[in-house]
Amino acid sequence: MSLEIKICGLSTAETLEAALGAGADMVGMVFFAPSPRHVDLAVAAGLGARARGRAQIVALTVDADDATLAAIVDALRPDMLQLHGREAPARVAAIRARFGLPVMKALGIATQDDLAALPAYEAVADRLLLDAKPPRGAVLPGGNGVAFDWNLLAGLDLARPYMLSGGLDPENVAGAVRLIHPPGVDVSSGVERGPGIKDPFRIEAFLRAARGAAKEAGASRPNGTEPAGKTPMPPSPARETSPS
Ligand SMILES: O=C(O)c1ccccc1NCC(=O)[C@H](O)[C@H](O)COP(=O)(O)O
Repeated sequence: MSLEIKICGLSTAETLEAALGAGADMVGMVFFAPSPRHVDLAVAAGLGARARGRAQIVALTVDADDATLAAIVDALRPDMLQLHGREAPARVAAIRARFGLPVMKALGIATQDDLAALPAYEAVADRLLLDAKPPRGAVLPGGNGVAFDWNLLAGLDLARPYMLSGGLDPENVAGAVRLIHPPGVDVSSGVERGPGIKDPFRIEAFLRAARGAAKEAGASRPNGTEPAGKTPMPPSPARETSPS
């Protein structure tokens, strides 16, 4: 089975190279000042130049306004925007149209009821990132290293690809891949040795474990069958206006 792997919250050249060298499909940079993973525009531009063409570059924002998004897009030139706040479906659609970039919407999952929000977001986002909800009182809406019950996603049939996220690490990712065959997995704190400090060895171990499990799952899957979420993505729209 094919599996897309995203390493999120990269903020140094060394750890970015570890992710790229170990074959990450997507590398994420966080633009959220309260986060220990936050990168400023100058750092982001340097990391983006290093990553371009080697993996998809994802800019993660939280309820950002258009001016903030425009500055990030100009500096980083991302391949995708990850919206990790409380953006409503209409706002997701507006951002996608305005910036002409694919959008991945993060949604917090704790119970079966949370899956009810998925159709409205599937209609406007290119991808979904299904993450744990932040613990009560958490400062960050994501990157908290907590997992949700993956069984909630078993048999999930979405029109868009999704990434499983929340509390994954090199030790548990293979189990998650074997259990629900997600189209993608995403990790941040599980490959760190301290808040915001990525560990190159854990990044490599995560990619190895995830790829190994995906290979095994592919071998046990009947020919021609694919996990949920493999419907081709719609083309990204051309920019509506030139963002300023
Ligand atoms: O990682 C952050 O600091 C962050 C800050 C604000 C919003 C979202 C954030 N991270 C989102 C991610 O995509 C994480 O990779 C995802 O939540 C999983 O995190 P973890 O449980 O630490 O692997």
